[in-house]
Amino acid sequence: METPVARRCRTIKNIIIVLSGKGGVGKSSVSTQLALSLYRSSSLTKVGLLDVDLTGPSIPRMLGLDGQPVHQSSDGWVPVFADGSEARMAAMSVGFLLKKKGDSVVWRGPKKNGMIRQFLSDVRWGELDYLVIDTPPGTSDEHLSLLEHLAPVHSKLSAVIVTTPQAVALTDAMKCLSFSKAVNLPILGLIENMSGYVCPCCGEVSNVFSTGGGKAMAQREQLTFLGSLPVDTELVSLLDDADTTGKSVETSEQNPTESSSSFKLLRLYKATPSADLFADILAKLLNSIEGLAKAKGQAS
Ligand SMILES: Nc1ncnc2c1ncn2[C@@H]1O[C@H](COP(=O)(O)OP(=O)(O)OP(=O)(O)O)[C@@H](O)[C@H]1O
Ligand code: SF4
Repeated sequence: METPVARRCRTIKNIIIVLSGKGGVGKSSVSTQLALSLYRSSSLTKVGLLDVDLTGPSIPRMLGLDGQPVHQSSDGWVPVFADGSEARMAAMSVGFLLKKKGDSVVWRGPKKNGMIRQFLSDVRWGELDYLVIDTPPGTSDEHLSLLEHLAPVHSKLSAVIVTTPQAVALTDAMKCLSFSKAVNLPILGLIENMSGYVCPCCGEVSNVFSTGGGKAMAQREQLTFLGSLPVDTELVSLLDDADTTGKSVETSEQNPTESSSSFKLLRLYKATPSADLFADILAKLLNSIEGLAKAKGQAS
């Protein structure tokens, strides 16, 4: 019999799980950028962004949606739409359900498991081309719950690994890789975040710390290297600023596919150095998705 999760996922084409071995390497910001870039890739693309980092939800803040309410309808929870009435970019996070910003979630495994099941079965995701799932660092209960609930739609799943170039992060990224192999989760590729530094004055990228560790790991492990993202001060102030949606962007380029009042974050994001770099990452990622679909087609 079809599970409630499988029923809800019928209308979702691809589910991309974003993993990182270590905390703080930029997994949530990469998940946000991935969702924004997919949204921007065409005026028809529908994207969902699900935050299952239950104890440290940062997606509402990064999307500038802190404090937005989630409504209950007869058909389940209505996600928060980052693009307002256009309704092509849905987001869901425990952060939307907390009474006060800064409230903490102190839950044991079974409660976390129940919440993840509800996110997958009770949220009215509707038709989605991509559901991007931001996970906590490491490979924890949340990852196992996710995979257990998504088992009936395993063929729609794939993952992206985010690391920083430092040796300690790479060692932890290797753990993600062995986890993915153990649970038969295809990896679309690896992203090296905080690789070099973008000068806020001239945009020049300098290698303040080590770089290239992610690329070397990808080559060694025969993974697709999706690209590197430098430390970008414009991006950090954009993603960390809860008032993003209130900022004035009246001078930015007008795109008829975007709602003028409700999706200011997207226009602000477009102007960061990371957005251009992410466009290359997205192209490679879409290529990996296509390659995976072909491989599955040949296998069946
Ligand atoms: N390329 C980047 N340039 C500048 N700042 C970045 C970059 N990537 C991430 N950050 C910043 O680093 C901080 C941590 O990023 P983020 O929350 O995405 O990491 P994380 O891996 O999801 O952390 P955790 O899962 O441990 O909560 C945030 O303040 C974020 O804005
Ligand atoms: S990268 Fe260029 S603008 Fe930036 S600090 Fe160096 S010299 Fe100055």
